[in-house]
Amino acid sequence: MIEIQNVSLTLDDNPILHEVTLTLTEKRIAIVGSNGSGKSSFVRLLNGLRTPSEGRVLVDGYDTQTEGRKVRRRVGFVFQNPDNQIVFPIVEEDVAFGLKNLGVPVAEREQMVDEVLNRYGLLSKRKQPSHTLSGGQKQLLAIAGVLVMKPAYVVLDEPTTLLDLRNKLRVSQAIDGLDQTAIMVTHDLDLVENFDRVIVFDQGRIIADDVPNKALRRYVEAMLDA
Ligand SMILES: Nc1ncnc2c1ncn2[C@@H]1O[C@H](COP(=O)(O)OP(=O)(O)OP(=O)(O)O)[C@@H](O)[C@H]1O
Repeated sequence: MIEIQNVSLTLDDNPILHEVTLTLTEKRIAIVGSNGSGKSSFVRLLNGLRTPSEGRVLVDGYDTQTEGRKVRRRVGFVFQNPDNQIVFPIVEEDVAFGLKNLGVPVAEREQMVDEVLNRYGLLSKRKQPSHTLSGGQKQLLAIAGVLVMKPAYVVLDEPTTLLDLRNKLRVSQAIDGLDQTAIMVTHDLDLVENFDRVIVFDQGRIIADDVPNKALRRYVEAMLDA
């Protein structure tokens, strides 16, 4: 369970989030809202990439501010821009890195890397320099690198922005198939129709928090009023 308790966030004197309180327990949670409404800032709070200016964020009881390491082991984060995530020159090295750090033995590591690259259609790119992948392939590699670590929660910040329809469906199916809780920021509203919960942000506040059709209707209304 992730608990966001009365959280406000101010960056460079700009108020970004205002007294947000939420308990996240569902398996599929979408975060939607207009550009600049605070979605990325919000999800960065969930694994301690940012810490609140006021209030607390607890992941399975661990405070992101004081127990960052434990929190980051539990919460995998897929960045909007895969170039921020892919750090190793060769595709397979990038996926293997986290597993190596966890002390996974070589043979098992190789098998896990194979499996996850295969799942994302990247097996033929295994030995290829990461920077030579297409934008969409990089996005898939970034997702693969996080999922291979099997975190308890996966936060994805607009994971499908660069993807063609086939790969969008691939990512959507991968998210559907996850055992873990997935929290996804997206502008792709058709991806969230079968989610358990949709939270709508507007100007740093939550304006709807409901099942998809109701929350999305409220989102459209708010945008028409704006
Ligand atoms: N480091 C920072 N310093 C000051 N303001 C910031 C900083 N980072 C983000 N902001 C501001 O916070 C607001 C929310 O940004 P955020 O990236 O969370 O929005 P978003 O909802 O994810 O937008 P988008 O849909 O465009 O990705 C924006 O007005 C942005 O300019």
